[in-house]
Amino acid sequence: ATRADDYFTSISHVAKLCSSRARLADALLNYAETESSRLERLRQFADTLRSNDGNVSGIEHPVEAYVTIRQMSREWKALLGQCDCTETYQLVAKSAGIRPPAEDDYDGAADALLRLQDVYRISAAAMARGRLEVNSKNRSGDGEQTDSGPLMLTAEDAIHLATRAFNTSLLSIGMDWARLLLMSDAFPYWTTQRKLNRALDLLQLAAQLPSSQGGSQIGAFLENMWNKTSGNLTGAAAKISSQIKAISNGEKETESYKEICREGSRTNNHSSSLTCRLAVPHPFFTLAPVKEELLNSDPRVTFLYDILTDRESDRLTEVAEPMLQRARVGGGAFTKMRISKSAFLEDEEDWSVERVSRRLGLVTGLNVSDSDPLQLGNYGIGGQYEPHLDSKGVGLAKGNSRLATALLYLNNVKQGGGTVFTRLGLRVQPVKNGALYWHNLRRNSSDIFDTLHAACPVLEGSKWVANKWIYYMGQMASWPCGLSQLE
Ligand SMILES: O=C(O)CCC(=O)C(=O)O
Ligand SMILES: [Fe+2]
Repeated sequence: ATRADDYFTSISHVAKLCSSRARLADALLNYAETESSRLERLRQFADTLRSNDGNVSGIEHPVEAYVTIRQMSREWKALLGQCDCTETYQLVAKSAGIRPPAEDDYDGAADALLRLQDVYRISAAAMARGRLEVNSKNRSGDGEQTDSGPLMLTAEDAIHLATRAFNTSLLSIGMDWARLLLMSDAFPYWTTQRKLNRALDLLQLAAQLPSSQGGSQIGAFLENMWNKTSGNLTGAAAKISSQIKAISNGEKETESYKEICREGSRTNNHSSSLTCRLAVPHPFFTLAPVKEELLNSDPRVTFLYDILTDRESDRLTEVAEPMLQRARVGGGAFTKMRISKSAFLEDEEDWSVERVSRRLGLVTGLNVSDSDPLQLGNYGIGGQYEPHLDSKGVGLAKGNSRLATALLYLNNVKQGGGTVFTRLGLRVQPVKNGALYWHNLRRNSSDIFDTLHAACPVLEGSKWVANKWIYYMGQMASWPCGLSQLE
């Protein structure tokens, strides 16, 4: 082989090689230096991670959950980027079997906060302070919920939330975040000019929304807003407030489910016959009758207290936890309609599952061997399940139509997360060890559309449920066909 730059055909070049040793050494030392400062950064980063480990005390608060995800994705990405450590970090994390949160986790957490604002009418000023009071009054932009107190979120968060809001057509909520940026008591570490510039960027983003979603309204508003307020923050914030008011007056609430999540009542109290009773559906319950509360008489919806013991409900969540997978709707896609993880548990999986199935058989008087396995569910940040009929469940073979639903609550939820029946105006807050029970089908197997129901977004806390769906087929003995269309 021949090469032009060989050393051995000229002594002069060998000599050059000899005298380049020191330079080579310098280059190597230089590299080692850089590498060890990179490793030092990684080490520091590891210390940060360690000192924050296991700090899950506040995680049931959605704003804390958002901040944690932001820290573990955005901020650390920036930190690691400074030392060119990102690739190493990803590799090491992967070999340790951990997936660090990514940009889509960060966006998902923002969407959760926005959903909570939308459903429970929480202003940006309140949310940024971690205040989660449900507001049943009309959403308005004059910031009457503004309260003093420390902010849990940063100016960058406000921008992220506004941007996500505009991306998901939540115009007035996005405007509210843009306005918060301009408030004098928020983010004092930003200069007036910076605040104005960023707010302007955000409003320009909003102006790009289709006019059906109010984009053109923002465009016209922007035309004359900035020269009129000429850099005055308070003036600009006030202008945005009145604009939010104009927009939100025109926004119709399309889903009545949001309203019922805020204001629905536990019983349908226009019927005076609704009562509580101690029921003995089976001799098994003679000594400990079932405490049954009738919430609605047609269709019949009952609440059964203490249908489980703490030991059983805690055990069920423990067994299900490692099996949870993101829930789907329609057998395929993930959707915002259903934000939870779930797992089907067969009776053989654990004593607790078997026991609960058997007890539900006794309580309902139905044949539980013809049913779906127990479905455990845990909701995410702002986790919800939009209105649906259980009888129209996914992939149900004809014979497996779901006659009855027993929805078991495995824990108490701090705020939000009620189950609502949108056509009945009912809202039921989870009570640990209690269950909701209703039939989805008439005796002739037709759907009872009034059983349309939903899980409201969890505002604070974690929510664990278990569903037992008992099939229509297999109940010939205990629930025979009727002659009436209505029965
Ligand atoms: O979690 C809830 O409150 C309702 C759940 C539900 O309707 C379902 O999983 O089908
Ligand atoms: Fe359901």
